Amino acid sequence: MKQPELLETIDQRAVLVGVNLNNQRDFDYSMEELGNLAEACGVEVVGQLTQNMERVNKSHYIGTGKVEELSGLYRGLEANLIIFNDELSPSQLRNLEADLECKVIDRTILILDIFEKRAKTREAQLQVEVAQLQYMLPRLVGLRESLGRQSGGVGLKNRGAGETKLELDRRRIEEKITALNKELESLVFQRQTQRKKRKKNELPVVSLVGYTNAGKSTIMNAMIERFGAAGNAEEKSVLEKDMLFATLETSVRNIQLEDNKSFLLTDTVGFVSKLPHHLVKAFRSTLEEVAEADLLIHVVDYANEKYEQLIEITENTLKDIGVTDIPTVFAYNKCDLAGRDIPEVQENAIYMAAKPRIGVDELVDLIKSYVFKDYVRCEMLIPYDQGQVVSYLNEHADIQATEYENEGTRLTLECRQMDYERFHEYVIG
Ligand SMILES: Nc1nc2c(ncn2[C@@H]2O[C@H](COP(=O)(O)OP(=O)(O)OP(=O)(O)O)[C@@H](O)[C@H]2O)c(=O)[nH]1
Repeated sequence: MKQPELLETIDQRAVLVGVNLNNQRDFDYSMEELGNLAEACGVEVVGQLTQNMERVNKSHYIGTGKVEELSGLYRGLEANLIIFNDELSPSQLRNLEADLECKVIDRTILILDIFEKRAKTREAQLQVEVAQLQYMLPRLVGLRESLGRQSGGVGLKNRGAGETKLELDRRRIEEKITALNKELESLVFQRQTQRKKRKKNELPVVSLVGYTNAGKSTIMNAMIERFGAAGNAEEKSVLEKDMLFATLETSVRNIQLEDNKSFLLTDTVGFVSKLPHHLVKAFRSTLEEVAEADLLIHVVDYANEKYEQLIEITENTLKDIGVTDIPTVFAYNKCDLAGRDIPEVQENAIYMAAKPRIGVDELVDLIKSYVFKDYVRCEMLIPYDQGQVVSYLNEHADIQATEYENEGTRLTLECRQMDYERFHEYVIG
C-alpha cells in the first residue's frame, strides 16, 4: 500500500501565514524560508499575512479577526492554498479549512513533500514515509469528519480522493509504520555495521554540516578532486545541486592526503529551521553519523545576507539532535558571490569558494590541525625480520626518511599516537 502523497502542488497559488510569537529574531527569515520551501514544491507564492502574538489561538492558530482578514486576502489574490509557517494541530487545520473554505497546509507538509521528492535510497524513502504517516495519524479523525463538509480537492491530497482516504484508517497506518520501521531497522543495522568497521580502522571522522544548499556536497567533491578518495570513480563524487535538500542520505569518503594521512569525510542532510519533529526522529540514524564525528565543518553560505541566522538555525538543529560538544570549524563558503569584505584570518574559520575551488587546501590544513594533532614525530629502527611493520608504517605514517643500517631499517616518521605506542619497542629517538 502506498500512502497518498500529502500535497497536490499543481497550479497552486499560495498565501503564506506566519505568527511572530514574542518578537522572534529570526521570524522574517523563517517566512522567507517558507517561501523558498513552497517554491521548491512548485507552489507560486502570491501573498503573505503575519501577526504578532504572545500566545497562539488554540482553535485557529491566528486570531479570529486575522482569519477574516486572511479570507479577504486570499480571495482578492485569487489564491487557492494557504500555508502556515508552523505545524498546525489537527483541530486548527480542521477549523481553518472549514471557516476559510480553502486548502490549508503547514510548513511540515512542505518539508515532508520535498524530502519525499529527494529521497533516493531505500533508507531515506522509508524514513520519509514513516514521518509522513506519523504526521497523518492524528489527523485522520479530522479528515473523516471533514469529508462530509468538503467537496473533493481541498486540503491534503487524500482528502480529495474520498474512498482512498477512508481506507487509510488508523490501524492500517499503525501497522504500516511498524512494518516500515522493521525494514528500516535492518537497513540501519547494516549501516551501523559498516560504521563500526570504519571505526575499527581508527580513521578520524570529519562531518560536513550546515544549512541546506550551503555547499557541503561541493566541498566534498572539491576535496575528492584535489586529494582523491578510496573507491571507484562513479562512487566518488556526490550530488551537488542548486536546490533545497539535494542530499538526504549520508555519503562517506576516505580522503587520502599526500603524506599518508587520511580521514573520513561525511556529507549529510542539510538543515532548515523548524525541521519537523517526526522527520528528525525518522532521520535519527542518518544524523547519528554527525554525532560520532571527531570534527564538524559547519559550512556557511557567506553570500546569503542573513548568513548569521543560518548559522543559528544549524546550531539549534545540532542541539536538537544532541550534538553539542564536537569541535567545530567554520567554512564560510561562496565568497566569490558574497561581495562583502573577508575578515582577518581566524583560528577556527576559513573563507572559501568551493565551486571555483578556492580555499580547499586551507580548509584541509585547518582540518589537519584538529584531527592529526596527536601525531608523533620520531625515529624507529626496525629489524629486517619485521618487514611487515615497515610496510604497515609505509601505508599509515608519514615517512620522511628511510635508511638501511646493519641492524635494520631506520625510519624518520610522523605517525599516529596509537601506532607510536604499538611499535614503541622500535623507537630510538
Ligand atoms: N558561486 C558559488 N556557488 C557555489 C559554491 N559552493 C556551492 N555552490 C553552489 O551552490 C549550490 C548548492 O551546493 P551543494 O553543494 O549541493 O549544497 P549542499 O549544502 O550540499 O546542499 P543540500 O544537499 O541541500 O544540503 C550548487 O548549485 C553549487 O554549485 C561557491 O563557492 N560559489
